[in-house]
Amino acid sequence: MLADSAAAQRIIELREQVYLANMALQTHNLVTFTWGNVSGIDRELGLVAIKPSGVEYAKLSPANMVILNLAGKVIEGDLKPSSDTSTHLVLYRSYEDIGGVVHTHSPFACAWAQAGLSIPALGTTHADYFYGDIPCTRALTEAEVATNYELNTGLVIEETLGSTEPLSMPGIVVKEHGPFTWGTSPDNAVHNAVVLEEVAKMALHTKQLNPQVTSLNQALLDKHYLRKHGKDAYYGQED
Ligand SMILES: O=C(CO)[C@@H](O)[C@H](O)COP(=O)(O)O
Repeated sequence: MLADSAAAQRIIELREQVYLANMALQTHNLVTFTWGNVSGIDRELGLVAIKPSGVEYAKLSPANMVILNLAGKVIEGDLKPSSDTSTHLVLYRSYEDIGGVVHTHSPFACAWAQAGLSIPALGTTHADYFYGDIPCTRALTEAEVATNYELNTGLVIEETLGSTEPLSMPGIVVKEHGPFTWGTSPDNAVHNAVVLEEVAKMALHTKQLNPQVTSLNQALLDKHYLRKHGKDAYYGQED
C-alpha cells in the first residue's frame, strides 16, 4: 500500500503521461477537433486517467485529466470523462498487461471500420507490430447501442479478440465506428495508433493497385513479428 504522498506523486505522473499522449494524437494528425481520446492506468493504485470529454486539445492540461477507478467512479476531476471511458475500462479490466488505450477517428482506419473489413497483413510494416490481420468487430445490435453503447463497444472488442494475446494484436477496428489501440503505456498505445493508421492507408492503396493481393504467409509474418518482439529463437542470429 503506497503512502498518501507517494500515491499523490504517482497520480501527478499519470496525469502528465496521459496528457502528453493525448497531445501526441494531434502531433501525429490522428484527430480533428475534439475527436479521439487516450487513457492510462496505474495498476498499483487501481486508477485510470483519461481525457475530459469534448475539451479542445489546446485546452487540455495534466490538471484537467479525469481520474477514475476501474469501476468508473470519478475520484478526481470536475469535468466529465471521455464519452468512450467505459470502453477503455472494459479493456483495462479484461487485459492486465495493457497500460494505455487510444481511440481515434483516423480516416484510413475508419474506412476499414465503416466497410466492416479487417485490415489485412499485406506487408512487413504491418507484421512488425500486428501478428496477423487487424480484426474488424461485428456491428453492435440496436439493443447494444441503446442500452450501454460504450460498455458494449468494449465487450464486442473483447468478443472479437477472443483468446488472442492483446499485446500481439494491439489494435482493432470497431465496425461502423473506428480504431481502438492499446499498449504497455499510453505512449506505446499512441505509437500503435500511428502504425495502425499507416498500415490501414498502405493496405487500402495496395488493394486498389492489386485487388487480388493476399495476406503474408505465416513464415514471413512470424519472421517479422517474432523478431521485432524478441520472441524469435533465432533473434539476432544471421539467417
Ligand atoms: O468516438 C467518439 C465519437 O464518436 C469520440 O472519440 C469523440 O470523438 C471524442 O469524445 P470525447 O473523448 O471528447 O468524449
